[in-house]
Amino acid sequence: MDATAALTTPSATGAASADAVANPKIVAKNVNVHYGEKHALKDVSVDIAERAVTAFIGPSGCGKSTFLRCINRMNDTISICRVTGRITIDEQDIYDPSLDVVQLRARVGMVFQKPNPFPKSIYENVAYGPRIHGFARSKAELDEIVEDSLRKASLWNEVKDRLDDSGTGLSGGQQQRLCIARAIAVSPEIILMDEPCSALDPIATAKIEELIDELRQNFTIVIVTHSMQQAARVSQRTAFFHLGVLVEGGPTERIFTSPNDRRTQDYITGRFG
Ligand SMILES: Nc1ncnc2c1ncn2[C@@H]1O[C@H](COP(=O)(O)OP(=O)(O)OP(=O)(O)O)[C@@H](O)[C@H]1O
Repeated sequence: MDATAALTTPSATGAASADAVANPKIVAKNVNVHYGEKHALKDVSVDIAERAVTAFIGPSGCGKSTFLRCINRMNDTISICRVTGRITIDEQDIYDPSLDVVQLRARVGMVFQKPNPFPKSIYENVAYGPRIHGFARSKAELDEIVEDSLRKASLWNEVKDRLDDSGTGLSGGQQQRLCIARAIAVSPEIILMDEPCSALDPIATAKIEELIDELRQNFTIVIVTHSMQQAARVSQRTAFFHLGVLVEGGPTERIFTSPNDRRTQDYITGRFG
């Protein structure tokens, strides 16, 4: 798959319409989200490429996190939230009433702004998901999943001698990598990251960015970020949101060097946001 293929093109209405992407992992069509009376996301259509990093950027309150949460149905947990439209993963409608949401959330992992390890040991943080999903038939298999997940999250070498220590005793950056290991442990296909570095210092941020770059070999990653520099560093594709509308999306390099829409231009040049 060409990870830099165009994501969206602007239409006459000012909202964007999705360009087809060869073998997209996620396809959203005319997604609208209301929180009570508030129309937070307006007719968002987009294809998200497999095994690439897609960044969602835009000013505060434009709907980036709302759209991210649509992809694993986290918005279901907000009683006043209503989602319409269609989102498919591998052509399967994830809002189909027969779909098992627990299974969906195993396929679509999530990493949040603030590292949120369980108040349990490092080992247990990673072992919990595979255990409840019945992924391991023995302690040895579970040990293997834990080690493999910690290695993929670039944390193994730092914690292998203290797996029984509490996860909450790690540094912020290590905690965030532990949360990434926890997400990886249930073999997701997609990892959603909602501003995963906003609570971290520049060194811990650089480590997570490096990790994201490695993870894209095996996972489809969608990241919400306030940092345009971060979007430029880690993503192959970028989507720009403004006032609930997906204004424009495409290869990251093009979005940052020659955006099609004036609003994108104004945002990336710092005129608002
Ligand atoms: N649980 C909620 N209840 C009511 N309104 C909400 C809720 N979550 C988000 N909103 C509203 O929906 C709109 C989009 O919010 P969202 O958090 O998706 O934006 P965002 O682009 O991720 O913002 P930020 O960059 O500040 O995190 C905002 O107007 C926000 O106030």
